[in-house]
Amino acid sequence: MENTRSIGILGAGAMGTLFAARLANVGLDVTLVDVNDELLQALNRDGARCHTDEGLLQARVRAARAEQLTAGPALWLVFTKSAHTRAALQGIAHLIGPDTHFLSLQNGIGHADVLREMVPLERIAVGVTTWPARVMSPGEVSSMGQGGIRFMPCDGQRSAVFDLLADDLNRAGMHCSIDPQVQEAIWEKLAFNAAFNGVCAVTRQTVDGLANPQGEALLQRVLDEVLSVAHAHGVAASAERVGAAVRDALDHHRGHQPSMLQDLLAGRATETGAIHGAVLKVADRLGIAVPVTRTLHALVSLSENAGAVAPR
Ligand SMILES: NC(=O)C1=CN([C@@H]2O[C@H](COP(=O)(O)OP(=O)(O)OC[C@H]3O[C@@H](n4cnc5c(N)ncnc54)[C@H](OP(=O)(O)O)[C@@H]3O)[C@@H](O)[C@H]2O)C=CC1
Ligand SMILES: CC(C)(CO)C(=O)C(=O)O
Repeated sequence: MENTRSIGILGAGAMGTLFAARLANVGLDVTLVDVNDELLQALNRDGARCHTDEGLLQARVRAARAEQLTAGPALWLVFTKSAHTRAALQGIAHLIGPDTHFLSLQNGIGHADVLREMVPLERIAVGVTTWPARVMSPGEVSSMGQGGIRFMPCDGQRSAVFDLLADDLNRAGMHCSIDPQVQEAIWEKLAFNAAFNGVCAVTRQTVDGLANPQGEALLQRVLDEVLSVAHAHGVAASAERVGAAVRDALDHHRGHQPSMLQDLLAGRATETGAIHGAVLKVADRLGIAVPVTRTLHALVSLSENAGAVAPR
């Protein structure tokens, strides 16, 4: 009965393809929207392909440019990079009706503000995911290991639409919970990304390249700043949990270039606006000094400008 449920995915890169493969594999009717024609062709021809610890998941999906669609699902997952969210939403404006809902699991904060330009708060949910994904070829991703998803509707109220989505994600084996404390998880991931992504992007180091006293001291300065902003903002983000995640990354993410470094090297817009920039906005409003985060934001933005990166 549930296998005719439909879902849209905005952005068919690493995460979009992972979620498409897993959700289509349990019977959902998945539509992906992207701007890359080679990718769209591959998805329509071969389906969404995702290499997992259990083997290859491959499932039929529909993929199109926004302007090719005349009708769309009533529920969308947002998986563009944050600099592209507004343009992507404007692209599907003609598909958004009075019942259209959105979930953003993007890194950083501030996504609900962008979504609110298109739909009211009660139809928006935000959260985090620890599922990893990496593009291998168009429409083919690798997602090894396990992950989880935590999200909460932005108005703080449970709703049938988002409850059913959580059920679908759990049927797809993605370990999803609806979590009233999700802001803690969001700010903990924000601190982690502000530190690793910023320092690695500026220094051109992989994650394990920071496993030395200088690198770890710099990471700690950023973590302390972001956590102090979170606490002043009323979010009880845990220094212990972030510290453990950082230690694990330093010890195990050998050779990994955080996405911000990958984006810079490829001449793409980074997510420094939704990560460092968003921390600065809250810090400035609350009068908290965050000099290292501010400097990282300036340095990453200057590097982006050097590569003439423009948001689309
Ligand atoms: N990858 C990971 O392991 C994780 C990523 N995240 C977060 O998830 C989000 C998505 O990340 P990821 O999947 O890695 O990113 P990708 O860059 O792999 O995918 C984003 C896709 O969106 C496309 N896109 C750009 N502009 C538009 C538009 N206007 N309309 C529709 N599609 C568009 C991009 O095309 P093009 O490439 O041509 O620009 C690309 O195919 C980010 O916020 C990231 O931080 C969270 C957890 C883990
Ligand atoms: C992989 C990780 C966790 C950074 O180490 C990340 O979030 C990113 O690359 O953006």
